[in-house]
Amino acid sequence: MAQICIENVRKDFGSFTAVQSSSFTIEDGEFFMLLGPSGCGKTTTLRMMAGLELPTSGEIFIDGEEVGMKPASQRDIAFVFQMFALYPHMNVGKNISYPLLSQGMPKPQVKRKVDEVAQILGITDILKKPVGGLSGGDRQRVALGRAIVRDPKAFFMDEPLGALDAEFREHMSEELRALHDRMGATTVYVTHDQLEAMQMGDKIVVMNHGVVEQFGVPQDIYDWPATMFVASFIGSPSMNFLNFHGIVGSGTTSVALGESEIRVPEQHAGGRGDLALGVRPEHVHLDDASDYRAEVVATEYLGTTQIVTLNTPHGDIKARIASSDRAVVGEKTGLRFDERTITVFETEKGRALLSAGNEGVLNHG
Ligand SMILES: Nc1ncnc2c1ncn2[C@@H]1O[C@H](COP(=O)(O)OP(=O)(O)OP(=O)(O)O)[C@@H](O)[C@H]1O
Repeated sequence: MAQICIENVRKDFGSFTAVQSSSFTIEDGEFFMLLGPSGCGKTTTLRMMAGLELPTSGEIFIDGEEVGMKPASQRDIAFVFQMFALYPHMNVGKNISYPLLSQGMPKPQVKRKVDEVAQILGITDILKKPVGGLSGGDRQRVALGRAIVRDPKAFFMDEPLGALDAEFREHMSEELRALHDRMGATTVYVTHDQLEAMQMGDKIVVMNHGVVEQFGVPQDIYDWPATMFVASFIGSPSMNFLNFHGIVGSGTTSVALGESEIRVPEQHAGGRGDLALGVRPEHVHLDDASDYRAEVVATEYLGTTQIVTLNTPHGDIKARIASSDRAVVGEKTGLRFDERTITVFETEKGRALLSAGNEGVLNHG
């Protein structure tokens, strides 16, 4: 088990900066997600933690020891790659035992370890099988077995489920999470899939263009995004932005959108210029008592809920409402927003203004 601490870590490839001054801490035993779009620097960050890439500057601590310049072999971690590379000429048991045998562990001890790991993963009955004919899930289990068998301090996984189809992916992600909960080993997991990150992670780091945009527990990130990028990247449909030009004073509890006053959490930092009210689709309600008017332009039936696209004077937004609620394309309606859940953003910087709602979350890091 291990605590991993990243301090001001940067990685340049020639003149290109892949990771800029990243800082965050992964606590002992956490399932930690590195999340972001393709090319944002998450794999590079993971590879630096693992010792497969040296940071250009900054420090990496594993259990308090600075390891930034140490090679992977001296960091006591296990890396599970995207396309689980197994030794094709060895059977399942040999694939799992290989790391121990190559360390010189005596054979009876190796057998005990392999049996134990096979039992944890539910693959005892395939230990003698060649890896060639295995299903994707079993290959994944064997790859995990090979990582687990060494009892490393931490597991690093780079999109381990990326090659699996959607249904199977969900099954494996549940299995991985359950395995983590049984073993309690620190796990760092790279994904571009926000849903996967929200479902599996104890904590998430959201990266974009080599920059850590936010890190924290999934619900804090979902409810109180630090930036418009995070607000858009997390959640489906993503957070709505009602764009307006104006002034938001410190201490204010409402914002003028045209003729309407929209209540917001008490603002603790003023802002002016191009601003946006960020509101999640499930916090938008069709309510004729409201004087903030919109037109229904589309509805999408999703079973218990429906997604309603609304044209407002401040841009198109989406509401998630019950399927049984009335929404008719072409009709006008009033809109009400859950005031306690709104974030005001400065559009140019793309950053959230501090408020009574988000201050606790955004001030911690
Ligand atoms: N060895 C390298 N030399 C030059 N550029 C690199 C190298 N490795 C990564 N990069 C660049 O650094 C940026 C970040 O890459 P990285 O693989 O960390 O992104 P990522 O977020 O993991 O994306 P993906 O999911 O597509 O792998 C990319 O623009 C990539 O092209």
